[in-house]
Amino acid sequence: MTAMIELRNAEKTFVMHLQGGIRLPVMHGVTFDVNAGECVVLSGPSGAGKSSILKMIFGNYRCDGGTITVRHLGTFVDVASAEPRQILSVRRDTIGYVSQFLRAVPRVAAIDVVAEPLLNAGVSREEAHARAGALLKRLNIGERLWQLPPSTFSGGEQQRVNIARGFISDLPILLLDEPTASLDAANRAVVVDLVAEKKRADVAMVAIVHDDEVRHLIADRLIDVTSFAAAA
Ligand SMILES: Nc1ncnc2c1ncn2[C@@H]1O[C@H](COP(=O)(O)OP(=O)(O)OP(=O)(O)O)[C@@H](O)[C@H]1O
Repeated sequence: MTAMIELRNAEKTFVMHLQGGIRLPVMHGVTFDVNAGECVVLSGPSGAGKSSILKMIFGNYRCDGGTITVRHLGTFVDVASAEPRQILSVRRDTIGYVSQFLRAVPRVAAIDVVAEPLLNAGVSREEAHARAGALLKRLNIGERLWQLPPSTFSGGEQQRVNIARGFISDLPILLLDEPTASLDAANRAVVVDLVAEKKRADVAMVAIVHDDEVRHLIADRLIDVTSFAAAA
């Protein structure tokens, strides 16, 4: 395997336990690769299953069939069948996930929220804070906000703190779930630059982006997920 992520016939059916066990087949035959240094963008209409595919790769949603193999610390792990302990290890050292919303812990300063992934990876406090500050500055979060908890920030400010937290780590795989959704043009351009830098650092990315212009700028390949739709 040369790819960083290899999906083979992954499938997902939701079972609605509170509705008498109704089965909702969402997709099957999900098959594609993501190589180091490329950004694959998932496309398709609302409800087609884009977010579900990201969540399957991140191990949030269990697959009902197929394999999702990721390169993890020199070995291969099938996240479709991995134990929770292994999934946590993959998240610590291999896969980062940038969602649209920040899950801010109350009373933790923005700079610490952003620096945390580096501190967890063993980077010194001084370096982690320096890198966090530099990223916040690039994303136009003024220094006066750095020591404040982001729970009181505007939606767009919170999203930028979240982006900084997601992009700060040196993980080899990054999943981006609408990272530019509520950003203005200047900050969208910063995110486009950050994605380009990750490509140069050989990071493999899978993204969902609704903005046509951003999609065009970051996508090396588009995958239309409607081809994986399961017959209802
Ligand atoms: N946890 C869940 N339980 C039940 N059904 C779910 C769950 N998550 C997703 N689905 C269903 O799976 C389908 C695909 O949803 P998904 O969020 O992956 O689509 P999407 O392409 O990302 O849509 P959007 O562009 O609107 O975000 C939808 O019909 C949705 O209702």
